Amino acid sequence: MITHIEVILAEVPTIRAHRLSVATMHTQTLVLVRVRCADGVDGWGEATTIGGLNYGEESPDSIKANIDRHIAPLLIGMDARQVAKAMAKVRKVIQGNRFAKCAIETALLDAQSRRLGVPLSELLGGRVRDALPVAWTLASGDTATDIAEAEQMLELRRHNIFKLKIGARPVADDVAHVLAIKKALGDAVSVRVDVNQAWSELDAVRGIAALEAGGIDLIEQPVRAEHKAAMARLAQRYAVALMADEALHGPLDALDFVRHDGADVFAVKITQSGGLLPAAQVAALAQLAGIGLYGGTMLEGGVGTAASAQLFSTFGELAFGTELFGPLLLTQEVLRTPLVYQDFMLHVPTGPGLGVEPDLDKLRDLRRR
Ligand SMILES: O=C(O)C[C@H]1C=CC(=O)O1
Ligand SMILES: [Mn+2]
Repeated sequence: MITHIEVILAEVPTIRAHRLSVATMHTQTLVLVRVRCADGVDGWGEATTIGGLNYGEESPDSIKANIDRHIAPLLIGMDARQVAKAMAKVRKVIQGNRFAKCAIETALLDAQSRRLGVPLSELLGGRVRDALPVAWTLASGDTATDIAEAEQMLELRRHNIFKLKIGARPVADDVAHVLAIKKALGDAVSVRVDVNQAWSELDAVRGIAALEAGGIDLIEQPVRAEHKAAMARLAQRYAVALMADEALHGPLDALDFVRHDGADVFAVKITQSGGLLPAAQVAALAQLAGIGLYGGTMLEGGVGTAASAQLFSTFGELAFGTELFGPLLLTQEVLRTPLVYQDFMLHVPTGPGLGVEPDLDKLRDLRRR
């Protein structure tokens, strides 16, 4: 039986300013959910977002308030082993709130897979890979700093895929910044960009042509999420891969993209999709339609990153790798044993459930009061 649901907000400074077109991050607010059950098993989930309300329509504060006040009371007293039944109740009664739903579903699945003694991936169809390629985001705002950071990552053998955050400056300035980095890093390294919706369709026509000619591998969400027709026109016009991110809020959006040939690649995010199982449906639609897959992040800490890794390990096709570097952007580790990043890959935890243990003492110190 589900007895308690607790939401913890933990403020963790980032290792450097992380500049997106919609926000500059100096700290990340981790949103962690702990579900406690009468049989003594605990489950953990994460609903971390980016930039308060700058990026999405749920904030850390709204997620906590809505779980405490509206979602937890629906679940307390229910059978913790019947995860699908519990989530069906939440999905029927609660509108929206995809991040909150994701954290609750993750925690219930974590607890249930611990009970069964298997990694969470095995409840999601089973893993087909034990390690995932991991991109790093260069977002210091300065070209020389970004090049030095990338060279350090290559040297450490931690990342050889780099995503650059652009869109805040004029298109020509951003293009010059990206192509300078591409030129410095060379052909063995994959360089991609994320515009975070900042461009008009006309900006995008100019920007994408220049980036494609300069050897950039992937262009993420160049135009506003609502402008799906523009995104489809751009995807059909250019050979370089165009990826949907903010426009993808779960299986129904994925279906719409499939129907309209609206993107070449999907950034699958468990929170944006509304949970692990809806995210699996997004991936299934992509694979059926021949759309490429990329494992996305909302810069979660170790819990959400492990949950995402458990799901992405089940994807047969993962042509563009992942960006599950969230814990590496933070100055504090919230797991008792950190995730393993080695030889350009994140190793998918092998223990039961998520395969990670939150450090309760650390969380007590970092917790927002
Ligand atoms: O993709 C986004 O829009 C959000 C996020 C993921 C990596 C990163 O640096 O920012
Ligand atoms: Mn993005």
